[in-house]
Amino acid sequence: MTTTIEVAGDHPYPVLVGRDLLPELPARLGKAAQVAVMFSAPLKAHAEKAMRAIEDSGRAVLPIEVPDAEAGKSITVAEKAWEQLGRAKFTRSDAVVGVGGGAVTDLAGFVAACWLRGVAVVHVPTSLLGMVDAAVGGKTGVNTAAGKNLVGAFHPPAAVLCDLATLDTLPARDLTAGMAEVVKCGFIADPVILDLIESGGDHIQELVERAVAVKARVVGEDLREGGLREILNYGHTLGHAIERFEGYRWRHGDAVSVGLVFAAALGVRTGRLDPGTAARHRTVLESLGLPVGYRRDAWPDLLDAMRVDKKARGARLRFVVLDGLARPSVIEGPGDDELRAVYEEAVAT
Ligand SMILES: NC(=O)c1ccc[n+]([C@@H]2O[C@H](COP(=O)([O-])OP(=O)(O)OC[C@H]3O[C@@H](n4cnc5c(N)ncnc54)[C@H](O)[C@@H]3O)[C@@H](O)[C@H]2O)c1
Ligand SMILES: O=C(O)C(=O)C[C@@H](O)[C@H](O)[C@H](O)COP(=O)(O)O
Ligand SMILES: [Zn+2]
Repeated sequence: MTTTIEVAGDHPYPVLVGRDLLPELPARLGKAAQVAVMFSAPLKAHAEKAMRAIEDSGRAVLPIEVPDAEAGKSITVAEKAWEQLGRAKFTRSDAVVGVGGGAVTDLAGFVAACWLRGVAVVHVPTSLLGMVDAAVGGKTGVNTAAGKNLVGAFHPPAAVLCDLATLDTLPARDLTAGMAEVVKCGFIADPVILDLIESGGDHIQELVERAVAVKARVVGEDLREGGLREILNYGHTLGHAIERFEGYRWRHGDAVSVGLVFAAALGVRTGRLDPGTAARHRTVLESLGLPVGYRRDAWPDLLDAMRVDKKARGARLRFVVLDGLARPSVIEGPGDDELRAVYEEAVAT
């Protein structure tokens, strides 16, 4: 059965969750006469199906193949895509479709956000992480030498099609990585997610729907991260620093998993979170096969990388922590010694 979750805001849009949703794609493309379909090599078969559906609706398709995963999330790759749009004389009524994991949809969204200062984009996320997080909410962007996602734009999609059938080809390790963002939603807003995971069994559709609902509720209220949206960044301050330290070769979800353990321990250290809920982070993440520790010697570099986190204000670092289960809040300016102590105690291996 297909479920539709509406994302509110100035430009509301639907997120469809179900199986075999490609027939829905043409109806989401408005008046586009040309549609650029962005994808990376592992998604070629899925992208070809999308392209056939678009062509069958009488539109011209411009295939844009990009490097896979984080290698595609660069300004150089975006620039090549813009050159292709230029050669095709892509106009404001045309549209972009991103078919792939979060890296491809972040890139496709960014290309669409900047071309002619904004053309429509429809996302067809094919990874769990893409479905529950990256494709929803309109954050688009690329990585630079300075850090993760530091260049980008808010550009909500016209629609998101979460076709659960695409998960059949997703490597198991990438499915696991996606679970880190699902767990994050459980801790910040919907503990039923945690109960479902702890109960075992296959709850994938309900988990996707619940995580999308959490994200939709937040971004519907605060697209541009004026406040509330920061809760979606739980675990990401350290997570992004690890990704940068690893040269973007670690999976985003794996880095977020370590970041969640760190953020939970910071909550305990600052007297906000009970140790039982912090311990539950580690147990749930470990039960899924996600990493919960990271190298001790990396700390000085990680602290340095965290200083360019988007939540920082001047020299003050800010972290999302929990005051309790599903009670997120933000703390400002914990000292370097305190942060180091939390890292040593909870994360360092
Ligand atoms: N914009 C946002 O709000 C937001 C939210 C969360 C994450 N992100 C970003 O998303 C990215 C991570 O996304 P991800 O975990 O999907 O990683 P990814 O896009 O790198 O995909 C992981 C791997 O899985 C492959 N893959 C994806 N779907 C597949 C399928 N159905 N069959 C076979 N292979 C498939 C990809 O080709 C890739 O090799 C990061 O760059 C992160 O910063 C953005
Ligand atoms: O949508 C958001 O807002 C999030 O923070 C979701 C995160 O899972 C996601 O990784 C996002 O890309 C991080 O945003 P950033 O602004 O810290 O780059
Ligand atoms: Zn994330």
